Amino acid sequence: MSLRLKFNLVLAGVLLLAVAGAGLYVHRFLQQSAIEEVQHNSQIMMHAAMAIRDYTTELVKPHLDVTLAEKFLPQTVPAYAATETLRRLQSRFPGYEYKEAVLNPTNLRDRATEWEERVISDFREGRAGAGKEISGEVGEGVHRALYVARPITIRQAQCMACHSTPAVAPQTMLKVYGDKNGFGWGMHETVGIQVVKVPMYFPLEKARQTFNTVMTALVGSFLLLFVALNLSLSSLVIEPMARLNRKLEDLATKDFLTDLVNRRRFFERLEAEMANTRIKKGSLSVVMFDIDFFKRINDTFGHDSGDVVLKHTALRVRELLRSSDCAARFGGEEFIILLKETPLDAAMAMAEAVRARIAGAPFDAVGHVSASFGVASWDHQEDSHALIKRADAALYVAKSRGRNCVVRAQGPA
Ligand SMILES: Nc1nc2c(ncn2[C@@H]2O[C@H](COP(=O)(O)OP(=O)(O)OP(=O)(O)O)[C@@H](O)[C@H]2O)c(=O)[nH]1
Repeated sequence: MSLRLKFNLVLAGVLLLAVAGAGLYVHRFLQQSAIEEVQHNSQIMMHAAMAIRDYTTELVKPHLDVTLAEKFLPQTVPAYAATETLRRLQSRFPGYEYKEAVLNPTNLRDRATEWEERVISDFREGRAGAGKEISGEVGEGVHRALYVARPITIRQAQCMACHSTPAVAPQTMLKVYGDKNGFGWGMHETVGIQVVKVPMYFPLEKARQTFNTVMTALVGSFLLLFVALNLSLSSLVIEPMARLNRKLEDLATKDFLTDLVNRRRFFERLEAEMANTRIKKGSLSVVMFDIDFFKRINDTFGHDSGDVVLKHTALRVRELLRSSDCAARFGGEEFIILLKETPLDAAMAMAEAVRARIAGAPFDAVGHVSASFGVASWDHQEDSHALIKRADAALYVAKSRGRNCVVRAQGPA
């Protein structure tokens, strides 16, 4: 697995975890904030209703009670005042509701719905807990709302004037509402609930949109970070490492004077090509050569001039090679050439061409130089060392025959 792939896998894992963690936190936070906002609004509405009720009971009702014998004014009833006032609020804030839902109301518009009846029963039968109010969710989709319900329990004896029996109720009230509904209430009885409903859909929708915006920005930032880190990785780590690797590879495989491959890399190439040649049942040859009287060149013209001869010899060899061939400096003033898919005769011709190229033109500062050659073709049985040994032996023969010539190696023993 490449370094970049490993880095990207770790980075992607970390960023995904970060997005998931941040997403979870932001989602919870926004949902919680939206619900707290709704709860806060519901409490404001409930307290507004209580304030209107108290105001009506304490400051309005006593003034109008004196007219009760002549005319019943529903505005003096706290429940009526609170319901009517908050209904005006509702026209400006759709979805916000306030109702005083009663099992047996005087005004039939206050009759409890099925759901409200269940909540009232919960209070009457003690299932709503010991608290003064309960809250929860009701409805779905755009109608999803938070409700807060408080029990309406008869605590003041004056309530009984209108709700015990028609006989004791004000006549003027009976004229308005009749004598069928709103009677038979008992002291300390829970007869209904005050219920506030505040829409949840819009605050939650707003939270969802905020969540989407935050997450888009977060994912976008992480993508930018991902790209920036990848670019930095290339320029700060991968490319310098690749350069270093190439340098190390060169140090391990190249001869720096001639720019040819070294002995170690030559053997690697030779072993690989032998394996290929065996599969293809083809041919492969090596040409080994050594510069003649090189010591004399060094001694006469200096070591640096000797180096120049080595370099220029390598250049002349290169000019004659195919890209698939491989020339190496085998050591000192000794060179070797690997010729793929080349039988012995063709290798002999190649060696002759190289010999002629070296001997054919004088070298700078030192004049004419020659080399002696040994050529061997692989027999598919011997190993690389045996093949080279045969080429070396042929080279030795070339030296003994007077140098500047090419000798064909003996077949393997
Ligand atoms: N300038 C230079 N000389 C080198 C280098 N490596 C080896 N030599 C020299 O090459 C010479 C090889 O000498 P010999 O082995 O006696 O061979 P020769 O003089 O070429 O004689 P024959 O091979 O018999 O023709 C020695 O003087 C080494 O010091 C090198 O990298 N640069």
